[in-house]
Amino acid sequence: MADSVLIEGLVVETVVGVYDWERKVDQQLLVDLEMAWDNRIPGASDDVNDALDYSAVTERVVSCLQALRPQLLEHGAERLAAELQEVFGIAWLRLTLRKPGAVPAAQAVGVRIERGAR
Ligand SMILES: Nc1nc2c(c(=O)[nH]1)N=C([C@H](O)[C@@H](O)CO)CN2
Repeated sequence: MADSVLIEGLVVETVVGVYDWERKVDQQLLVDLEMAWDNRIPGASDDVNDALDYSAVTERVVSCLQALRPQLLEHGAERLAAELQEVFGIAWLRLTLRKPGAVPAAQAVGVRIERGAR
């Protein structure tokens, strides 16, 4: 089953970073998510209750990262992936966290993880 639900380019404002100055300001993170889901069921029923509701997932992503205030992107990604898998019953996901502006010469830097099995 290769179906997915996607969230791309989600902007989250939170405290993130390892340096002292970074603990005192909000910065932007960009979140991309691909989440395995059997879309045949909502595809047949036309019922959002059968779907992985990307609006609900988006709210959880924002609240998780704003509560976590991670130092490392790796920590933010790991904890966010675990929370989404547990809360929404997502068997597999690929999560990319980007921090635009962290390295001025780069458009963005970031991490990507995959967790679970399809
Ligand atoms: N692999 C990582 N390297 C670095 C991170 C990170 O989260 N993961 N973070 C920083 C600083 O917070 C940096 O973004 C400040 O500009 C440095 N390296």
